[in-house]
Amino acid sequence: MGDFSSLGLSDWLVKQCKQLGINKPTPVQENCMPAILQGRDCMGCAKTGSGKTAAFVLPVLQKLSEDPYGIFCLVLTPTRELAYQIAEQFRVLGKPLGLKECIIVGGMDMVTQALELSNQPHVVVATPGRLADHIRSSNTFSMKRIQFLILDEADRLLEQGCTDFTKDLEVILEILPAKRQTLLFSATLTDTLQELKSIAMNEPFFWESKSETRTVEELDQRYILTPEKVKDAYLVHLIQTFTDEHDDWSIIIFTNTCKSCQILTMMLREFNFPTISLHSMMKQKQRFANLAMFKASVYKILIATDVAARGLDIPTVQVIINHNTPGLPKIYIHRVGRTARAGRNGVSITLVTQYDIHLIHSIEEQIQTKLKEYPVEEKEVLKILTQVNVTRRECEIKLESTDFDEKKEINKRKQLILEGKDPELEAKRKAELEKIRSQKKKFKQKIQESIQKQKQLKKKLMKSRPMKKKEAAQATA
Ligand SMILES: Nc1ncnc2c1ncn2[C@@H]1O[C@H](COP(=O)(O)OP(=O)(O)OP(=O)(O)O)[C@@H](O)[C@H]1O
Repeated sequence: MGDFSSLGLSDWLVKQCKQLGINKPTPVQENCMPAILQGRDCMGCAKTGSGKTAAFVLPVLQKLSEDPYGIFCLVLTPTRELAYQIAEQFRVLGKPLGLKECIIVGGMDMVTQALELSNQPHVVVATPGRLADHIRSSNTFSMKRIQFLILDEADRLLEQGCTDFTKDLEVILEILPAKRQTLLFSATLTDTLQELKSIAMNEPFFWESKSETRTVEELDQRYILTPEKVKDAYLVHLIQTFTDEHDDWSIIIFTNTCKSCQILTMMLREFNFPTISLHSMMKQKQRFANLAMFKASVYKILIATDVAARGLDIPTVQVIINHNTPGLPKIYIHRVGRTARAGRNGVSITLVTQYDIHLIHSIEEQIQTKLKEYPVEEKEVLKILTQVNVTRRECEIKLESTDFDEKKEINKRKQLILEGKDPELEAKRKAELEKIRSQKKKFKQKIQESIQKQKQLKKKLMKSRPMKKKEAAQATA
Protein backbone atom coordinates (compact mmCIF):
# COMPACT_ATOMS: atom_id res chain seq x y z
CA MET A 1 0.00 0.00 0.00
CA GLY A 2 1.38 3.43 -0.97
CA ASP A 3 1.14 6.60 1.07
CA PHE A 4 -0.98 9.70 0.48
CA SER A 5 1.86 11.62 -1.24
CA SER A 6 2.28 8.91 -3.85
CA LEU A 7 -1.45 9.19 -4.62
CA GLY A 8 -0.92 12.83 -5.60
CA LEU A 9 -1.85 14.74 -2.41
CA SER A 10 0.09 17.89 -1.47
CA ASP A 11 2.27 17.97 1.63
CA TRP A 12 -0.11 20.24 3.55
CA LEU A 13 -2.94 17.74 3.14
CA VAL A 14 -0.75 14.78 4.07
CA LYS A 15 0.23 16.69 7.22
CA GLN A 16 -3.41 17.43 7.99
CA CYS A 17 -4.27 13.72 7.63
CA LYS A 18 -1.44 12.73 9.97
CA GLN A 19 -2.78 15.04 12.65
CA LEU A 20 -6.03 13.09 12.51
CA GLY A 21 -4.30 9.72 12.70
CA ILE A 22 -4.93 9.08 9.00
CA ASN A 23 -1.50 7.83 7.96
CA LYS A 24 -2.04 5.20 5.29
CA PRO A 25 -4.77 5.22 2.68
CA THR A 26 -7.47 2.58 3.01
CA PRO A 27 -8.16 0.54 -0.17
CA VAL A 28 -11.12 2.71 -1.23
CA GLN A 29 -8.94 5.80 -0.84
CA GLU A 30 -5.95 4.25 -2.58
CA ASN A 31 -8.07 3.21 -5.56
CA CYS A 32 -10.52 6.07 -6.00
CA MET A 33 -8.38 9.12 -5.19
CA PRO A 34 -6.02 8.94 -8.21
CA ALA A 35 -9.00 8.66 -10.60
CA ILE A 36 -10.72 11.63 -8.96
CA LEU A 37 -7.51 13.68 -9.08
CA GLN A 38 -7.23 12.86 -12.80
CA GLY A 39 -10.62 14.47 -13.30
CA ARG A 40 -12.73 11.35 -13.74
CA ASP A 41 -16.22 10.66 -12.43
CA CYS A 42 -16.07 7.97 -9.79
CA MET A 43 -18.29 5.39 -8.11
CA GLY A 44 -16.83 3.84 -4.96
CA CYS A 45 -18.41 0.92 -3.16
CA ALA A 46 -16.67 -0.19 0.04
CA LYS A 47 -17.76 -1.61 3.37
CA THR A 48 -19.04 0.51 6.23
CA GLY A 49 -16.36 2.37 8.19
CA SER A 50 -13.72 1.98 5.48
CA GLY A 51 -12.97 5.69 4.98
CA LYS A 52 -15.15 6.60 2.00
CA THR A 53 -15.66 10.16 3.27
CA ALA A 54 -11.95 11.03 3.17
CA ALA A 55 -11.78 9.32 -0.26
CA PHE A 56 -13.78 12.22 -1.68
CA VAL A 57 -12.97 15.03 0.80
CA LEU A 58 -9.19 14.84 0.21
CA PRO A 59 -9.17 15.10 -3.62
CA VAL A 60 -11.77 17.91 -3.50
CA LEU A 61 -9.58 19.87 -1.06
CA GLN A 62 -6.52 19.23 -3.23
CA LYS A 63 -8.29 20.57 -6.34
CA LEU A 64 -9.84 23.45 -4.40
CA SER A 65 -6.40 24.57 -3.15
CA GLU A 66 -5.21 24.78 -6.78
CA ASP A 67 -8.10 27.02 -7.86
CA PRO A 68 -10.12 28.26 -4.90
CA TYR A 69 -13.58 29.76 -5.50
CA GLY A 70 -17.17 29.35 -4.30
CA ILE A 71 -19.32 27.41 -4.83
CA PHE A 72 -16.77 24.76 -5.79
CA CYS A 73 -18.32 21.56 -4.46
CA LEU A 74 -21.79 20.31 -3.57
CA VAL A 75 -22.24 17.23 -1.39
CA LEU A 76 -25.70 15.66 -1.07
CA THR A 77 -26.53 13.20 1.66
CA PRO A 78 -29.80 11.65 2.93
CA THR A 79 -29.78 12.73 6.58
CA ARG A 80 -29.19 15.96 8.42
CA GLU A 81 -26.83 14.47 10.99
CA LEU A 82 -24.70 13.00 8.25
CA ALA A 83 -24.50 16.40 6.53
CA TYR A 84 -22.98 17.89 9.70
CA GLN A 85 -20.53 15.01 10.02
CA ILE A 86 -19.31 15.39 6.42
CA ALA A 87 -19.04 19.18 6.76
CA GLU A 88 -16.90 18.63 9.86
CA GLN A 89 -14.44 16.45 7.91
CA PHE A 90 -14.15 19.20 5.28
CA ARG A 91 -13.66 21.82 7.98
CA VAL A 92 -10.97 19.93 9.86
CA LEU A 93 -9.00 18.67 6.86
CA GLY A 94 -9.40 21.97 4.99
CA LYS A 95 -8.44 24.25 7.89
CA PRO A 96 -5.13 25.46 6.38
CA LEU A 97 -7.11 26.64 3.32
CA GLY A 98 -9.44 28.78 5.42
CA LEU A 99 -12.23 26.67 4.00
CA LYS A 100 -15.74 28.15 4.07
CA GLU A 101 -18.37 25.43 4.21
CA CYS A 102 -22.11 25.72 4.62
CA ILE A 103 -24.71 23.18 5.75
CA ILE A 104 -28.17 23.25 4.20
CA VAL A 105 -30.57 20.88 5.96
CA GLY A 106 -34.24 20.85 6.94
CA GLY A 107 -35.39 21.84 10.41
CA MET A 108 -32.95 24.78 10.61
CA ASP A 109 -33.46 28.48 9.87
CA MET A 110 -34.03 29.10 6.15
CA VAL A 111 -33.02 32.80 6.22
CA THR A 112 -29.66 32.16 7.86
CA GLN A 113 -29.00 29.41 5.33
CA ALA A 114 -29.92 31.69 2.39
CA LEU A 115 -27.48 34.28 3.68
CA GLU A 116 -24.71 31.70 3.98
CA LEU A 117 -25.37 30.43 0.46
CA SER A 118 -25.15 33.96 -0.95
CA ASN A 119 -21.70 34.32 0.67
CA GLN A 120 -20.34 31.80 -1.81
CA PRO A 121 -18.95 29.10 0.46
CA HIS A 122 -16.37 26.75 -1.08
CA VAL A 123 -18.32 23.65 -0.14
CA VAL A 124 -22.05 23.15 0.39
CA VAL A 125 -23.20 20.01 2.22
CA ALA A 126 -26.95 19.52 1.94
CA THR A 127 -29.93 17.23 2.21
CA PRO A 128 -31.81 17.33 -1.12
CA GLY A 129 -35.20 18.56 0.17
CA ARG A 130 -33.96 21.76 1.80
CA LEU A 131 -31.53 22.61 -1.00
CA ALA A 132 -34.31 22.21 -3.57
CA ASP A 133 -36.48 24.55 -1.43
CA HIS A 134 -33.73 27.20 -1.60
CA ILE A 135 -33.41 26.79 -5.36
CA ARG A 136 -37.16 27.15 -5.82
CA SER A 137 -37.44 30.19 -3.57
CA SER A 138 -34.37 32.35 -4.20
CA ASN A 139 -31.91 33.47 -6.80
CA THR A 140 -29.23 34.81 -4.50
CA PHE A 141 -26.76 32.03 -5.19
CA SER A 142 -25.44 30.18 -8.21
CA MET A 143 -24.15 26.66 -8.58
CA LYS A 144 -23.36 27.10 -12.27
CA ARG A 145 -19.63 26.79 -11.75
CA ILE A 146 -19.42 23.85 -9.37
CA GLN A 147 -16.59 21.47 -10.12
CA PHE A 148 -17.75 18.56 -7.97
CA LEU A 149 -21.12 16.97 -7.24
CA ILE A 150 -20.90 14.25 -4.61
CA LEU A 151 -23.69 11.87 -3.67
CA ASP A 152 -22.83 10.21 -0.38
CA GLU A 153 -25.01 7.17 0.39
CA ALA A 154 -25.86 7.49 -3.31
CA ASP A 155 -28.12 4.43 -3.48
CA ARG A 156 -30.34 5.83 -0.71
CA LEU A 157 -30.59 9.19 -2.47
CA LEU A 158 -31.78 7.53 -5.66
CA GLU A 159 -34.08 4.82 -4.32
CA GLN A 160 -37.76 5.56 -3.86
CA GLY A 161 -38.03 4.77 -0.17
CA CYS A 162 -40.27 6.37 2.43
CA THR A 163 -38.53 9.67 1.78
CA ASP A 164 -38.35 10.03 -1.97
CA PHE A 165 -35.58 12.39 -3.04
CA THR A 166 -35.96 12.01 -6.80
CA LYS A 167 -38.05 15.16 -7.41
CA ASP A 168 -35.69 17.30 -5.35
CA LEU A 169 -32.70 15.81 -7.13
CA GLU A 170 -34.22 16.78 -10.48
CA VAL A 171 -34.54 20.40 -9.30
CA ILE A 172 -30.93 20.40 -8.10
CA LEU A 173 -29.43 18.71 -11.16
CA GLU A 174 -31.12 21.27 -13.41
CA ILE A 175 -29.05 24.16 -12.01
CA LEU A 176 -25.72 22.32 -12.07
CA PRO A 177 -23.30 22.59 -14.99
CA ALA A 178 -23.06 19.57 -17.27
CA LYS A 179 -19.29 19.82 -17.15
CA ARG A 180 -18.48 18.68 -13.64
CA GLN A 181 -17.09 15.67 -11.82
CA THR A 182 -19.70 13.45 -10.21
CA LEU A 183 -18.67 11.16 -7.37
CA LEU A 184 -20.94 8.50 -5.91
CA PHE A 185 -20.18 6.52 -2.75
CA SER A 186 -21.93 3.95 -0.57
CA ALA A 187 -21.43 0.58 1.12
CA THR A 188 -24.33 -0.75 -0.95
CA LEU A 189 -23.94 0.77 -4.40
CA THR A 190 -24.23 -2.35 -6.49
CA ASP A 191 -27.98 -2.76 -5.97
CA THR A 192 -28.78 0.42 -7.91
CA LEU A 193 -25.80 0.55 -10.21
CA GLN A 194 -27.57 1.29 -13.49
CA GLU A 195 -29.60 4.23 -12.16
CA LEU A 196 -26.46 5.63 -10.57
CA LYS A 197 -24.47 5.38 -13.77
CA SER A 198 -26.91 7.70 -15.52
CA ILE A 199 -26.22 10.43 -12.92
CA ALA A 200 -22.45 10.27 -13.50
CA MET A 201 -22.20 11.74 -16.99
CA ASN A 202 -18.87 10.51 -18.27
CA GLU A 203 -17.98 6.82 -18.22
CA PRO A 204 -17.22 6.68 -14.49
CA PHE A 205 -14.30 4.95 -12.82
CA PHE A 206 -15.96 2.19 -10.79
CA TRP A 207 -14.29 0.60 -7.79
CA GLU A 208 -15.72 -2.02 -5.46
CA SER A 209 -13.84 -3.66 -2.59
CA LYS A 210 -13.29 -7.29 -3.45
CA SER A 211 -14.56 -9.44 -0.64
CA GLU A 212 -16.70 -12.50 -0.18
CA THR A 213 -18.71 -10.89 2.60
CA ARG A 214 -20.48 -7.54 2.67
CA THR A 215 -19.90 -6.84 6.35
CA VAL A 216 -16.53 -6.38 8.07
CA GLU A 217 -14.63 -9.29 9.61
CA GLU A 218 -14.20 -7.46 12.92
CA LEU A 219 -17.96 -7.60 13.45
CA ASP A 220 -19.33 -10.48 15.55
CA GLN A 221 -22.86 -10.96 14.18
CA ARG A 222 -25.36 -12.65 16.47
CA TYR A 223 -29.06 -13.29 16.80
CA ILE A 224 -31.47 -14.23 19.58
CA LEU A 225 -34.63 -16.10 18.70
CA THR A 226 -37.41 -14.78 20.91
CA PRO A 227 -41.21 -14.67 21.06
CA GLU A 228 -42.46 -11.10 20.45
CA LYS A 229 -43.69 -10.83 24.06
CA VAL A 230 -40.28 -11.64 25.56
CA LYS A 231 -38.29 -9.31 23.27
CA ASP A 232 -38.14 -6.39 25.68
CA ALA A 233 -37.09 -8.62 28.56
CA TYR A 234 -34.20 -9.85 26.41
CA LEU A 235 -33.32 -6.26 25.58
CA VAL A 236 -33.24 -5.20 29.23
CA HIS A 237 -31.23 -8.30 30.17
CA LEU A 238 -28.69 -7.66 27.39
CA ILE A 239 -28.17 -4.03 28.33
CA GLN A 240 -27.86 -4.93 32.01
CA THR A 241 -25.16 -7.48 31.15
CA PHE A 242 -23.24 -5.13 28.87
CA THR A 243 -23.31 -2.21 31.28
CA ASP A 244 -22.31 -4.48 34.21
CA GLU A 245 -19.33 -5.80 32.27
CA HIS A 246 -18.04 -2.72 30.43
CA ASP A 247 -17.65 0.89 31.60
CA ASP A 248 -16.75 2.45 28.31
CA TRP A 249 -19.20 0.80 25.92
CA SER A 250 -21.82 2.62 23.96
CA ILE A 251 -24.82 0.84 22.46
CA ILE A 252 -27.13 1.78 19.60
CA ILE A 253 -30.54 0.10 19.53
CA PHE A 254 -32.38 0.29 16.23
CA THR A 255 -36.14 0.10 16.12
CA ASN A 256 -38.68 0.40 13.31
CA THR A 257 -40.91 3.33 14.26
CA CYS A 258 -40.65 6.70 16.02
CA LYS A 259 -43.28 5.57 18.54
CA SER A 260 -41.44 2.38 19.40
CA CYS A 261 -38.26 4.44 19.74
CA GLN A 262 -39.98 6.76 22.18
CA ILE A 263 -41.55 3.96 24.24
CA LEU A 264 -38.31 1.98 24.50
CA THR A 265 -36.45 5.12 25.59
CA MET A 266 -39.03 5.78 28.33
CA MET A 267 -38.91 2.14 29.39
CA LEU A 268 -35.12 1.86 29.61
CA ARG A 269 -35.04 5.09 31.59
CA GLU A 270 -37.44 3.53 34.09
CA PHE A 271 -34.73 0.89 34.56
CA ASN A 272 -32.19 3.70 35.09
CA PHE A 273 -30.21 3.10 31.93
CA PRO A 274 -28.66 6.31 30.54
CA THR A 275 -30.75 6.37 27.38
CA ILE A 276 -31.43 8.98 24.71
CA SER A 277 -33.34 8.83 21.44
CA LEU A 278 -33.04 9.95 17.83
CA HIS A 279 -35.94 9.89 15.39
CA SER A 280 -37.58 12.08 12.80
CA MET A 281 -40.45 13.28 14.99
CA MET A 282 -38.05 15.15 17.25
CA LYS A 283 -37.22 18.83 16.71
CA GLN A 284 -33.99 19.14 14.74
CA LYS A 285 -32.15 21.00 17.51
CA GLN A 286 -33.05 18.23 19.93
CA ARG A 287 -31.80 15.62 17.43
CA PHE A 288 -28.42 17.34 17.20
CA ALA A 289 -28.24 17.82 20.97
CA ASN A 290 -29.06 14.16 21.67
CA LEU A 291 -26.51 12.92 19.16
CA ALA A 292 -23.85 15.24 20.62
CA MET A 293 -24.55 13.93 24.14
CA PHE A 294 -24.34 10.34 22.93
CA LYS A 295 -21.07 11.04 21.10
CA ALA A 296 -19.66 12.62 24.26
CA SER A 297 -20.71 9.49 26.22
CA VAL A 298 -23.00 11.51 28.52
CA TYR A 299 -25.57 8.89 27.53
CA LYS A 300 -24.35 5.37 26.74
CA ILE A 301 -27.44 4.11 24.96
CA LEU A 302 -28.96 5.59 21.83
CA ILE A 303 -32.32 4.32 20.61
CA ALA A 304 -32.85 5.30 17.01
CA THR A 305 -34.89 4.68 13.91
CA ASP A 306 -33.17 4.17 10.57
CA VAL A 307 -32.48 7.90 10.45
CA ALA A 308 -29.24 6.89 12.23
CA ALA A 309 -28.61 3.74 10.19
CA ARG A 310 -26.30 5.22 7.59
CA GLY A 311 -22.97 6.95 7.78
CA LEU A 312 -22.75 7.99 11.43
CA ASP A 313 -19.20 7.53 12.68
CA ILE A 314 -19.04 7.14 16.46
CA PRO A 315 -15.93 5.17 17.46
CA THR A 316 -17.13 4.32 20.99
CA VAL A 317 -20.07 2.27 19.71
CA GLN A 318 -19.30 -1.36 20.51
CA VAL A 319 -22.74 -2.92 20.30
CA ILE A 320 -25.65 -2.67 17.88
CA ILE A 321 -28.96 -4.22 18.88
CA ASN A 322 -31.65 -4.62 16.25
CA HIS A 323 -34.88 -4.53 18.26
CA ASN A 324 -36.66 -5.42 15.03
CA THR A 325 -35.20 -7.50 12.22
CA PRO A 326 -34.64 -5.14 9.28
CA GLY A 327 -36.89 -5.91 6.31
CA LEU A 328 -34.09 -5.32 3.82
CA PRO A 329 -30.55 -6.76 3.95
CA LYS A 330 -29.23 -3.37 2.85
CA ILE A 331 -30.66 -1.70 5.95
CA TYR A 332 -29.14 -4.44 8.10
CA ILE A 333 -25.69 -3.82 6.53
CA HIS A 334 -25.82 -0.09 7.29
CA ARG A 335 -27.25 -0.51 10.80
CA VAL A 336 -24.63 -3.02 12.00
CA GLY A 337 -21.99 -0.91 10.24
CA ARG A 338 -22.31 1.69 13.02
CA THR A 339 -19.89 -0.49 14.99
CA ALA A 340 -16.63 -2.27 14.09
CA ARG A 341 -15.44 0.78 12.13
CA ALA A 342 -11.93 1.55 10.92
CA GLY A 343 -10.52 -1.82 12.07
CA ARG A 344 -12.12 -1.84 15.54
CA ASN A 345 -14.13 -4.78 16.91
CA GLY A 346 -17.86 -4.75 17.51
CA VAL A 347 -20.89 -6.93 18.18
CA SER A 348 -24.33 -6.87 16.61
CA ILE A 349 -27.31 -8.70 18.06
CA THR A 350 -30.57 -9.03 16.15
CA LEU A 351 -33.73 -9.97 18.03
CA VAL A 352 -35.60 -12.38 15.79
CA THR A 353 -39.20 -13.51 16.28
CA GLN A 354 -40.66 -16.59 14.59
CA TYR A 355 -42.16 -14.31 11.91
CA ASP A 356 -38.75 -12.86 10.94
CA ILE A 357 -36.83 -16.05 10.21
CA HIS A 358 -37.18 -15.61 6.44
CA LEU A 359 -35.75 -12.08 6.77
CA ILE A 360 -32.69 -13.45 8.54
CA HIS A 361 -32.21 -15.98 5.75
CA SER A 362 -32.22 -13.29 3.08
CA ILE A 363 -29.84 -11.13 5.16
CA GLU A 364 -27.45 -14.08 5.52
CA GLU A 365 -27.63 -14.75 1.82
CA GLN A 366 -26.80 -11.14 0.95
CA ILE A 367 -23.96 -10.68 3.41
CA GLN A 368 -22.59 -14.17 2.76
CA THR A 369 -22.20 -14.76 6.48
CA LYS A 370 -24.11 -16.95 8.91
CA LEU A 371 -25.32 -15.19 12.05
CA LYS A 372 -24.48 -17.10 15.22
CA GLU A 373 -26.83 -17.55 18.13
CA TYR A 374 -26.09 -15.28 21.10
CA PRO A 375 -26.05 -17.33 24.31
CA VAL A 376 -28.39 -16.00 26.98
CA GLU A 377 -29.45 -17.48 30.30
CA GLU A 378 -33.18 -17.77 29.65
CA LYS A 379 -33.89 -18.23 33.36
CA GLU A 380 -32.54 -14.74 34.04
CA VAL A 381 -34.70 -13.27 31.28
CA LEU A 382 -37.85 -14.95 32.57
CA LYS A 383 -37.19 -13.56 36.05
CA ILE A 384 -37.62 -9.98 34.79
CA LEU A 385 -40.30 -10.68 32.16
CA THR A 386 -43.35 -9.51 34.14
CA GLN A 387 -41.62 -6.41 35.47
CA VAL A 388 -40.45 -5.42 31.99
CA ASN A 389 -43.84 -5.95 30.37
CA VAL A 390 -45.66 -4.02 33.09
CA THR A 391 -43.18 -1.15 32.77
CA ARG A 392 -43.62 -1.10 29.00
CA ARG A 393 -47.39 -0.99 29.34
CA GLU A 394 -47.10 1.91 31.80
CA CYS A 395 -44.89 3.78 29.33
CA GLU A 396 -47.36 3.15 26.51
CA ILE A 397 -50.17 4.58 28.62
CA LYS A 398 -48.02 7.60 29.51
CA LEU A 399 -47.24 8.23 25.84
CA GLU A 400 -50.90 7.88 24.86
CA SER A 401 -51.74 10.69 27.28
CA THR A 402 -49.39 13.04 25.39
CA ASP A 403 -49.98 14.49 21.92
CA PHE A 404 -47.43 12.14 20.30
CA ASP A 405 -49.90 10.43 17.91
CA GLU A 406 -51.54 13.73 17.05
CA LYS A 407 -48.16 15.30 16.24
CA LYS A 408 -47.33 12.31 14.08
CA GLU A 409 -50.55 12.75 12.13
CA ILE A 410 -49.89 16.49 11.65
CA ASN A 411 -46.32 15.77 10.47
CA LYS A 412 -47.62 13.22 7.97
CA ARG A 413 -50.16 15.68 6.57
CA LYS A 414 -47.53 18.42 6.32
CA GLN A 415 -45.24 16.06 4.41
CA LEU A 416 -48.03 15.10 1.98
CA ILE A 417 -48.85 18.74 1.30
CA LEU A 418 -45.15 19.46 0.67
CA GLU A 419 -45.13 16.58 -1.80
CA GLY A 420 -48.11 18.16 -3.59
CA LYS A 421 -50.55 15.43 -2.47
CA ASP A 422 -54.04 15.79 -1.00
CA PRO A 423 -54.03 14.36 2.58
CA GLU A 424 -57.73 13.39 2.39
CA LEU A 425 -57.32 11.52 -0.88
CA GLU A 426 -54.18 9.82 0.41
CA ALA A 427 -56.01 8.73 3.57
CA LYS A 428 -58.77 7.19 1.44
CA ARG A 429 -56.25 5.44 -0.78
CA LYS A 430 -54.45 4.09 2.27
CA ALA A 431 -57.67 2.80 3.81
CA GLU A 432 -58.54 1.00 0.56
CA LEU A 433 -55.09 -0.53 0.36
CA GLU A 434 -55.37 -1.63 3.97
CA LYS A 435 -58.73 -3.28 3.20
CA ILE A 436 -57.26 -5.18 0.25
CA ARG A 437 -54.27 -6.21 2.34
CA SER A 438 -56.41 -7.54 5.17
CA GLN A 439 -58.62 -9.44 2.68
CA LYS A 440 -55.51 -10.97 1.16
CA LYS A 441 -54.23 -11.88 4.63
CA LYS A 442 -57.51 -13.57 5.55
CA PHE A 443 -57.48 -15.47 2.27
CA LYS A 444 -53.92 -16.61 2.89
CA GLN A 445 -54.79 -17.70 6.42
CA LYS A 446 -57.76 -19.72 5.14
CA ILE A 447 -55.58 -21.49 2.59
CA GLN A 448 -52.99 -22.27 5.24
CA GLU A 449 -55.67 -23.61 7.58
CA SER A 450 -57.08 -25.87 4.89
CA ILE A 451 -53.57 -27.16 4.04
CA GLN A 452 -53.04 -27.83 7.72
CA LYS A 453 -56.35 -29.71 7.96
CA GLN A 454 -55.46 -31.82 4.94
CA LYS A 455 -52.13 -32.69 6.45
CA GLN A 456 -53.74 -33.72 9.73
CA LEU A 457 -56.30 -35.81 7.89
CA LYS A 458 -53.56 -37.54 5.95
CA LYS A 459 -51.69 -38.31 9.18
CA LYS A 460 -54.85 -39.79 10.73
CA LEU A 461 -55.46 -41.96 7.71
CA MET A 462 -51.89 -43.21 7.72
CA LYS A 463 -52.12 -44.10 11.39
CA SER A 464 -55.50 -45.82 11.28
CA ARG A 465 -54.64 -48.34 8.51
CA PRO A 466 -51.91 -49.21 6.12
CA MET A 467 -52.92 -47.60 2.85
CA LYS A 468 -52.77 -48.93 -0.61
CA LYS A 469 -50.66 -46.92 -3.01
CA LYS A 470 -53.67 -45.54 -4.87
CA GLU A 471 -55.42 -44.34 -1.69
CA ALA A 472 -52.29 -42.62 -0.43
CA ALA A 473 -51.95 -40.76 -3.72
CA GLN A 474 -55.57 -39.57 -3.48
CA ALA A 475 -55.10 -38.34 0.08
CA THR A 476 -52.02 -36.35 -0.92
CA ALA A 477 -53.83 -34.82 -3.88
N1 LIG B 1 -6.74 6.10 6.01
C1 LIG B 1 -7.33 6.04 7.20
N2 LIG B 1 -6.65 5.53 8.25
C2 LIG B 1 -7.26 5.46 9.47
N3 LIG B 1 -8.50 5.90 9.74
C3 LIG B 1 -9.20 6.42 8.73
C4 LIG B 1 -8.65 6.52 7.40
N4 LIG B 1 -9.58 7.09 6.61
C5 LIG B 1 -10.65 7.32 7.38
N5 LIG B 1 -10.44 6.94 8.64
C6 LIG B 1 -11.38 7.00 9.77
O1 LIG B 1 -12.27 5.89 9.66
C7 LIG B 1 -13.54 6.20 10.20
C8 LIG B 1 -14.64 5.76 9.23
O2 LIG B 1 -14.59 6.52 8.05
P1 LIG B 1 -15.89 6.96 7.24
O3 LIG B 1 -16.89 7.55 8.17
O4 LIG B 1 -15.44 7.78 6.11
O5 LIG B 1 -16.42 5.55 6.76
P2 LIG B 1 -17.42 5.20 5.57
O6 LIG B 1 -16.69 4.26 4.68
O7 LIG B 1 -17.96 6.45 4.97
O8 LIG B 1 -18.55 4.39 6.34
P3 LIG B 1 -20.14 4.33 6.09
O9 LIG B 1 -20.37 3.43 4.92
O10 LIG B 1 -20.66 3.73 7.35
O11 LIG B 1 -20.62 5.71 5.86
C9 LIG B 1 -13.55 7.71 10.46
O12 LIG B 1 -13.43 7.92 11.85
C10 LIG B 1 -12.31 8.20 9.73
O13 LIG B 1 -11.73 9.31 10.37
